[in-house]
Amino acid sequence: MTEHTLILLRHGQSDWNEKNLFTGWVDVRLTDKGRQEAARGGELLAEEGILPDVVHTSLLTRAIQTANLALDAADRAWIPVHRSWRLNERHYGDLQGKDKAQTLEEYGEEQFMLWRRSFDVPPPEISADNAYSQVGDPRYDGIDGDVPATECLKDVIDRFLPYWEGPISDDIRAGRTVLIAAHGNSLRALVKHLEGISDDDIASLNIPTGIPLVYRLDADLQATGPGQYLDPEAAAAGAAAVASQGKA
Ligand SMILES: O=C(O)[C@@H](CO)OP(=O)(O)O
Repeated sequence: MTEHTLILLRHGQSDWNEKNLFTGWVDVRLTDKGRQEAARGGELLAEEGILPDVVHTSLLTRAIQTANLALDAADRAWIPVHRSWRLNERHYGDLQGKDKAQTLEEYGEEQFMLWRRSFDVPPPEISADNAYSQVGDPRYDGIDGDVPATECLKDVIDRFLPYWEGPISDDIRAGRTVLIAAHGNSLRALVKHLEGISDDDIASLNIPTGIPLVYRLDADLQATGPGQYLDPEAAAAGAAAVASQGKA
């Protein structure tokens, strides 16, 4: 009944993950640990014989670096690549660049978790003259509409799904194994869609860095079961670490 294989990969640890800062669309790079995680992700794919034929990434360097390192480790650096802003991390609005622990202390746990994990409560908007705004960044010249000033998960689903239903689904239907290299919250948006997770339950789903998450899809591109991490133990530890960010 399985017709297709889909691989999701969150980028490895970034500089701002390490520093515990809200990141969103700010274009930070991988740490040494993040580069190792990305390469290990590619080794896991090679070990399992799950080899992508095409890769789709966001426009953010940390996802691009992760895809390159993982594909190199799997000896697939040569496959075609497509990039879209629609796979970007959720825009974190005025929280971009702010310390997670300080934000938790300042606003309290309820507000902090609403901003981090609620389905439809966006953080306050970032102003265009904020150093961490993306207004004027040439990579977004071609995007449909304005560069966001903030996004909630629902907004991410709304901009991600057209790309899922378009270019990615086209590749899958053409018989290609697709690798999507993206971000914690943009992948939460896709997992919510693939697994039919409710608006409430998605709050407790966290995606670890650098561990491939594999879906088997039927002919209608419906998941035949929950996604499987290629290293489940490391994935559980990684997801727990993401969940507790700011609280350490
Ligand atoms: O800062 C961010 O952009 C994201 C992912 O790193 O953080 P969070 O897990 O808090 O949504």
